[in-house]
Amino acid sequence: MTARIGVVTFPGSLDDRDTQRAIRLAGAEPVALWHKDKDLKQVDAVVLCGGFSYGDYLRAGAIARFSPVMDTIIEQARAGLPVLGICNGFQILTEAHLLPGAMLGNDHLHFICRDQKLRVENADTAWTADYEAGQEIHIPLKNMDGRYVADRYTLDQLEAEGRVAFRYLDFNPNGSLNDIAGITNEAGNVVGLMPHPEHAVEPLIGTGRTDGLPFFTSILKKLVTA
Ligand SMILES: NC(=O)CC[C@H](N)C(=O)O
Repeated sequence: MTARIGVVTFPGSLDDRDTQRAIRLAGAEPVALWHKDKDLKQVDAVVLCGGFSYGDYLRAGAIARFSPVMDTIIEQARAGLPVLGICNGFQILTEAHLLPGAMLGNDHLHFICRDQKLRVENADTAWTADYEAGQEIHIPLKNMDGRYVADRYTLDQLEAEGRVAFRYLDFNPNGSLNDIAGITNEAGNVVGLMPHPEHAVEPLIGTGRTDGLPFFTSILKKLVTA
């Protein structure tokens, strides 16, 4: 049976279509979920995609975190449902306390849009198993509120437990502590990152790199072998 991966659309989401396309390219079936849905339509995994949910009012992700769909996602993620948060999705995951820390405005106070070099630090999560630990990849980055912060205790814990999943290489684009670009929860089913893997899945688009595709093939393999 084809694995079903939900993609949530909030008012202000931008990258739901691209994310659905990446899921389809990897060989899974994308399932559209609406922010008012309480029911997740029996999906096997969920992606919270990029954008400006609820206009980024108050703080990016702070309102989306209280939407009906998130009530169910929070409950199921705690029970093991694989969830990937990309950019605004990462912001929502920290606001929902599914991942620790917070996303603040970029230190230079500007929107940034660039191809970003990253190092894969943890290739043991549900979403990163098709990478090699230490692999260097390029993925587009585009955001205003990308500065990852956490208290010293949390940072030390993330580092000690190998839960920094991705780190910015060569250039820290936003002032994120420890050059953190993405993290995972303890169980490895919830992953969030600022750069956009769904924009790097086709050789004919952008820089021609497909460095983002392993996110979607990783989860597919995990689901079909589960
Ligand atoms: N591409 C994104 O998801 C970025 C939007 C995001 N809300 C921001 O920080 O600007």
